[in-house]
Amino acid sequence: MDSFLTDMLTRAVGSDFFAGGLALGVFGAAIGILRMVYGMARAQARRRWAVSLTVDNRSEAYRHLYVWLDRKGVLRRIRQVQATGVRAGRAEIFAPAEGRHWFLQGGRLCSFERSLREKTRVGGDGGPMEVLTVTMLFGRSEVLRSWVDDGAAICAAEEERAPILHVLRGDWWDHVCEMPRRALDTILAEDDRIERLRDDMAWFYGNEDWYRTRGVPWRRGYLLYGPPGTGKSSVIRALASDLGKDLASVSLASPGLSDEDLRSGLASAPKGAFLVLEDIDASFAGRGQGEARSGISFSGLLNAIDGVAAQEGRVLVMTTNHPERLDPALIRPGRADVHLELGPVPASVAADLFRRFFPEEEALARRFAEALGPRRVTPAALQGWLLSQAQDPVAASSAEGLVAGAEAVAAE
Ligand SMILES: Nc1ncnc2c1ncn2[C@@H]1O[C@H](COP(=O)(O)OP(=O)(O)OP(=O)(O)O)[C@@H](O)[C@H]1O
Repeated sequence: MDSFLTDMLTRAVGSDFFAGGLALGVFGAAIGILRMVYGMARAQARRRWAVSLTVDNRSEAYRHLYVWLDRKGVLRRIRQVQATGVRAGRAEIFAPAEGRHWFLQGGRLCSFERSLREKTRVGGDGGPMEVLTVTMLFGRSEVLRSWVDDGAAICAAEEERAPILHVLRGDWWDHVCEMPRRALDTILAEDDRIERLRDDMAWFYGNEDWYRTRGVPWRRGYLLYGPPGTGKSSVIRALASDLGKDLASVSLASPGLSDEDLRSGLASAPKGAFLVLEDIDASFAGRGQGEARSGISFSGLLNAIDGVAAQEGRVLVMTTNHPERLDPALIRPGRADVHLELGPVPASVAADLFRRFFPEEEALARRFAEALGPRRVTPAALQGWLLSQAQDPVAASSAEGLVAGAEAVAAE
């Protein structure tokens, strides 16, 4: 019997089939061990060299961390996103996709990981629990905690404050009033241009270091243009409300305003406020004419704007109904880095405002859109029409007065 077994074993070891199986087994075991060692080394490295902070959407810290990531522009740079909703029937709302996303902050490699726990339902709407973990390599945990604190400070500042309007009177700033807050999603536009503008500003405010390390002055200029009643002033107020900023407004047509007043006024504008120059074409429709129409000179205006560089973190917003009349020097990058057009809106967008006026009347909203057909309307004319018919949704849906008005324009 013994010799039989010995004989079998000797034959088996000698066979190619057995030897191949054995080699495969050894190889598999080696891979298994390597994977285990790698996992342990990774866990050890993470414990040793990485700090992390985990929050979930049952706590306020979650929102604060999200706001911080948003203001630092981290969310904007993410390429993997998932749609989480639809806003006013058109622009979708996106959130970072589940999983890990990498970013650099303060020269350190960081990541945040978003995961959904479908089985754990939280909040009034019973949505899934969301867990957010931020990790920093070679960092300190206090830094991560300070992100939450900074996010909390941003939320507190933005939620409580209504924008204060300051107006330049000669050479001093008059604190005129608190302006009612206006939500960004009350601004009608045919795409997500308003959200993009807001993201651009939020990124600017949150990235002083980015400018400093590149030796670029930390300031940004915006030109909003479009026909009257398309929301230029409204956008400014909504952005100020959203970002917790005040408004410092200058009327270039003010009688008696001198170049020197303007220069010192802009340089001493309330810190952190948007510097607003409205209807800039009314005073300056080109170098030559500008000198004649206003108390200030065109070169005085350019000097005053450039002098604003002294005030770091300055946002300048200019508006005009006639961009084509402006001297290119006034709106070149550095003075107006972002040009944004606001215009009459198509029927589909107009119907969104109809829905806000008459939330229960979906069929009438569709009828209203049909009545407008291919026409575009300025939001101001649209708002005026709906206000005039606020008690009568059926009459409002005919759009008769609106279509007859001079403000409705045919589609191109
Ligand atoms: N895009 C818009 N979305 C929502 N409401 C708007 C929009 N545009 C204008 N409105 C409404 O129309 C009115 C006038 O708007 P606003 O003053 O912002 O327009 P404007 O473009 O600055 O006009 P102007 O060039 O005449 O100063 C406001 O009551 C505002 O609520």
